[in-house]
Amino acid sequence: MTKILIPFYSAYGHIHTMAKAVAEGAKDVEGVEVKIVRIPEFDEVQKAMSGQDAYVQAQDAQEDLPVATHDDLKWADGIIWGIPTRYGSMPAQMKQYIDSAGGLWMNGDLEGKVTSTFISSGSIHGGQETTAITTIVPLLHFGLIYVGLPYGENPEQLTTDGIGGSPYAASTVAGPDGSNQPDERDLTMAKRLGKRVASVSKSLRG
Ligand SMILES: Cc1cc2nc3c(=O)[nH]c(=O)nc-3n(C[C@H](O)[C@H](O)[C@H](O)COP(=O)(O)O)c2cc1C
Repeated sequence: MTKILIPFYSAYGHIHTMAKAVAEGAKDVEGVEVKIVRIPEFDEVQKAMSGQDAYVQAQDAQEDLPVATHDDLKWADGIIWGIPTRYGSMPAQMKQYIDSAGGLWMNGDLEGKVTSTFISSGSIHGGQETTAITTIVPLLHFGLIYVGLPYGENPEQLTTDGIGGSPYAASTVAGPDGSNQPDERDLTMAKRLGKRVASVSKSLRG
């Protein structure tokens, strides 16, 4: 079996929804096993947000998912990271997980595995692309092989509509107040990303 891991952090659920679409696409490839894992919330953020219904509902919806471990990263042949934008780059919750995996970096445990990202931001120009691009930097330090989202397979990107999708990552626009849900086109591109990473992982695994 080719093993695909989807570690995600999601405060309000948009990235969680995208994670399910990515998983669906990966499962379209024969002989692929998919595991979705969540990056845990910081206690202080949980406390600060506990009065927000949208946040509480989104957290409740993911509480049964397993928490991401370092063994999950070792287990996977392909890793697709789900990341909501924070000030144009990844959230500290995700960075903490990545930083805490320094032992895997030292051992070269992730070298040669396949990787990609899917992103969410509040606004169209709020940093979707910078979040994907800046995340590529630590992923390359691990020796991961980054797979993008090419125009040829994703013509939906060629639009002036306020949706996600770029050559760097699948993505979605949550809206300034978080009230948008991922557009059908965002979910379609997320599925294709999952399928692409799974196919490349399977080929490289041999
Ligand atoms: C502290 C903080 C910083 C944020 N920074 C940005 C930003 O730089 N650009 C942007 O477009 N959205 C920003 N947002 C909005 C989030 O990206 C948005 O809530 C998220 O993509 C929704 O995904 P989720 O529902 O999976 O959490 C920020 C939100 C928070 C809480």
